[in-house]
Amino acid sequence: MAVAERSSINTAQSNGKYAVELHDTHIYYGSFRAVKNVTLQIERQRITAFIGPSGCGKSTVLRAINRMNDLIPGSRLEGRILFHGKNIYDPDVDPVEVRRRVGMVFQKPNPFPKSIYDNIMFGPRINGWRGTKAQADELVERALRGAAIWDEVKDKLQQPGTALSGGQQQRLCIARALAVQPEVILMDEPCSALDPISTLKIEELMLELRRNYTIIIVTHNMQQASRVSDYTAFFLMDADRAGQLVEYGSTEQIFTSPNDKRTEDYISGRFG
Ligand SMILES: Nc1ncnc2c1ncn2[C@@H]1O[C@H](COP(=O)(O)OP(=O)(O)OP(=O)(O)O)[C@@H](O)[C@H]1O
Repeated sequence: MAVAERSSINTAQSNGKYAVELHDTHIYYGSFRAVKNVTLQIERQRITAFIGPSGCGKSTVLRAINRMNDLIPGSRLEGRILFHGKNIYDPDVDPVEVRRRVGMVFQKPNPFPKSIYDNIMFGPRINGWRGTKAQADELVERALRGAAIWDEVKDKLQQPGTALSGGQQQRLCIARALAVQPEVILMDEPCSALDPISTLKIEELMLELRRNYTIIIVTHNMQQASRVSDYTAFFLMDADRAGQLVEYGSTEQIFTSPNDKRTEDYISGRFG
């Protein structure tokens, strides 16, 4: 993207192995502590799944990683979330830049009421993109190819994104996220509104995207977590209703030999 960015996040300072690190993170909505004491290192170019019963804070933690919680009045974070070694909650960090570099895909596909083409160009344009029509065409094609939807839409780029099927809309939203060249993609239950075939397509796409991006996915679907993720973080609500991280490890270890009895009970469907 032809945008010169003055950034307080110095890419040169990255800790090679990890894309994002949470340290002693507590997240509040007003006086309610929704998440407590989360320390977690997310490996680069891997898929990490957040699992756990409803209300245990998975989405809250996910949204904290690109400062989306800032948009919720009364929300507040203690602790540090490092991206390239920089705490993204430091006062000199621009949350808009964080959200560009750490993109997000939501539960319900939410294309803008615009053409497919303009859905893709929306992010680059608000980030100050300047280029020729040919360069824009190229950017749109690259993003749509990256989200494995180019062949299905290449002849109808001027049609509304909302006219696509649910699964196609979700891939369009992934393409829209890719258009601003993020490093990390957060996915909050991206398949929960989709049929099994569309779900499989998104899962295949995630495995493709892993080559170039770090993906963090919240999912209620245990099979999905075990199919696509490299690492799994299991969250659970404590007696004070704050969500906490119970166990984190390779997906294989979490699913076959969890260290904590509560993880085992959840994985085997004994609660939640
Ligand atoms: N905008 C908000 N304002 C106030 N409280 C909130 C808000 N969003 C979430 N919470 C509360 O924070 C806690 C964690 O919610 P969160 O949505 O992060 O959990 P979750 O594990 O993602 O749940 P689910 O699996 O049902 O989506 C819950 O008690 C919830 O009620």
